[in-house]
Amino acid sequence: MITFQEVTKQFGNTKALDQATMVFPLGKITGFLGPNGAGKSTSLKMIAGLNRPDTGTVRIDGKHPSVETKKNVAYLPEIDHLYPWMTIGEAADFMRSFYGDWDHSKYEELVSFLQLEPSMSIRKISKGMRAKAKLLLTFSRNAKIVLLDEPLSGIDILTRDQIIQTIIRDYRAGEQSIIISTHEIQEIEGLIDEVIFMDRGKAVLQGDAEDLRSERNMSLVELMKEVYRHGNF
Ligand SMILES: Nc1ncnc2c1ncn2[C@@H]1O[C@H](COP(=O)(O)OP(=O)(O)OP(=O)(O)O)[C@@H](O)[C@H]1O
Repeated sequence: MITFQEVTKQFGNTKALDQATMVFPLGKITGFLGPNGAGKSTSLKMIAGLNRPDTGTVRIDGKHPSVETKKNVAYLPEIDHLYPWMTIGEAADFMRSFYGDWDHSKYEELVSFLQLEPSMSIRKISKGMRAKAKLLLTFSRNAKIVLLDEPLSGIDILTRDQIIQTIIRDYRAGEQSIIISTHEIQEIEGLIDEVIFMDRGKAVLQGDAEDLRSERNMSLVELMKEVYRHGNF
């Protein structure tokens, strides 16, 4: 599992994480929810080994995030990180040279599933296609931990559906962990096993999605509205 124990991270006067304590179980799909600025991206970057806590600890299967743990983590950032001068095929070759878990046959299957072409220039494709290209490069690795930061943000409904199908297509429950950060839960409610609600740098509610639904007798969408409307849980 991935654990955050009283993790604080400050940027200037802003506490992006404020004594955050939470557990992401391994082998499950976790919905990582919260409004803008709640600290979701900062947390995912920590798991990916791209930033460090000021205080507190993050552990991945008991280990500090490091070059070693990075090998098992595929991270899809919220920002557009693809090099615009490359084609999709060139970006894939670039990734392939970096990651030992690159699965080229999976890449070829996903290119066609997502209706992309390796010859497409990243500069020229639409925002939705770029979102799909990011997903393609993330899921062409056989990584044990997959971090998806706002994979559906600003994407039209048909493309959202393709993205969701891609997420679940090759998911290996029990072996692979997927963490999906989002402001909205509606589209992913059906996928997620576990949920963590973030607010102002803290995990304010977490648990098994099914247990939370039955305990509170409401959908996660309704629960999310309650959490952020009243600030009580
Ligand atoms: N590198 C940085 N420099 C300065 N402030 C930062 C930096 N990274 C994050 N922050 C601030 O920390 C807070 C938490 O940001 P973070 O991106 O983790 O939130 P988030 O939940 O992912 O929000 P969003 O849904 O808008 O992406 C925000 O107030 C943000 O402005």
